[in-house]
Amino acid sequence: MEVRARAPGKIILSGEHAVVHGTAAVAASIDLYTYASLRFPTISDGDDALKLHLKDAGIEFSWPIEKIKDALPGSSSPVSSTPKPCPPDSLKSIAALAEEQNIPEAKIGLASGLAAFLWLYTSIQGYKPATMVITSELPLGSGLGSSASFCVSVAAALLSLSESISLDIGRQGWMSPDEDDLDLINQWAFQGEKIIHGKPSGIDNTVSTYGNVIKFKSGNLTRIQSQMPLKMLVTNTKVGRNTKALVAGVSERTLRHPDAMTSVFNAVDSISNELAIIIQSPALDDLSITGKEERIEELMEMNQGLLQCMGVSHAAIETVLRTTLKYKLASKLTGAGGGGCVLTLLPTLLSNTIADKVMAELESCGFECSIAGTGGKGVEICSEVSLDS
Ligand SMILES: Nc1ncnc2c1ncn2[C@@H]1O[C@H](COP(=O)(O)OP(=O)(O)OP(=O)(O)O)[C@@H](O)[C@H]1O
Ligand SMILES: C[C@@](O)(CCO)CC(=O)[O-]
Ligand SMILES: [Mg+2]
Repeated sequence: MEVRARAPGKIILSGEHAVVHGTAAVAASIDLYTYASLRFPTISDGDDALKLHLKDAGIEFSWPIEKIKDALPGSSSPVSSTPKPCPPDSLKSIAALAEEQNIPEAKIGLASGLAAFLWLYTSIQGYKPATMVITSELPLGSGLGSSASFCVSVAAALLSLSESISLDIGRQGWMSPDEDDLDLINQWAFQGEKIIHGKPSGIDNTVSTYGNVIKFKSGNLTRIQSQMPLKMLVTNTKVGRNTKALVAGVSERTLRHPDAMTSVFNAVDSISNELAIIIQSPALDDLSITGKEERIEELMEMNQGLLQCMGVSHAAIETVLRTTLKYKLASKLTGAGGGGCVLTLLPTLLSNTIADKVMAELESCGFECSIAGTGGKGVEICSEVSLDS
């Protein structure tokens, strides 16, 4: 028997970084997914290893189960039903298990993903041999929530083949887990995100788990019923960066300038609250949609200015802002910044000719443009009964 899970990436419409410090943020899922498939070997396979195959990177990692038992003697079987953080000692052992896989230098960023996988696997499945295969449509480390969708899809696949979630094996196709199962997946994914990010707010794993458009503040989720199309151009500057380091940088700036940064965070809180109200308020005609879009554009520009105050913009992001402004379009970075992706609102009445022109100009700078489908479903699970199971 094999189970597959898929979890979406996300865009943050307002409030990244400030949300780590307790203010409100608004995010939407996007129609790009990470897929995780899990399979236990049959006795005839005679396999006694845990394998993780990262298909896009073209790398397969393998750990003998005995080695995992030695390194993490605390992981019991039957396993924990309550999500728990990885203690520092276990994290050291896990980091050593990841390091000995000799990850190529150019892909060393994967080490934290491997560590999150090992913690989730041993916590949820204990010491069973298995193979997990991962594929992702998301660019890694670009602000579209690749780490969260990785953790959510891995947690969902692992929980589906545990006692914790009862999977409807007879059903065909993708299924949305029920609310309690979503809560459990989300809590485990958050533990994985902590290993990758250091101090995540939880917004990325939450929007990846529940989908749609959400407002998130201090760990609490409010679902938003969007009453307007949000057509967002996503420009990937292709400048690599790492969310953990950027989040730590903002925290250090906050320690140096606590009063100023508190004012910045409060301003972001107001922006996110106003944005959530605009998105939810009914739009009766084109005129009122245009009015709402103009207010959203202004809020996006204000949020971008505050992200610059936090020190998370980048020369490539500024190039995108300048380019889109030439066409009177508003943009802001999305996710952790420092490179990665930038959002530009494409208003409903914008002509296709202008949209094509701005994309062509951005691509001539070496950036990659795409239009995101926003606010779709969250994590889904699909079971397949194979003949040899
Ligand atoms: N498909 C994947 N396979 C293995 N590891 C992954 C995968 N996707 C993400 N990761 C892990 O997450 C890291 C990237 O996470 P990071 O939080 O820095 O960026 P992001 O999640 O894409 O952006 P943001 O957090 O700003 O939305 C990778 O370096 C890797 O360790
Ligand atoms: C930068 C940040 O606010 C969003 C990353 O997508 C970090 C977090 O909230 O965990
Ligand atoms: Mg991330």
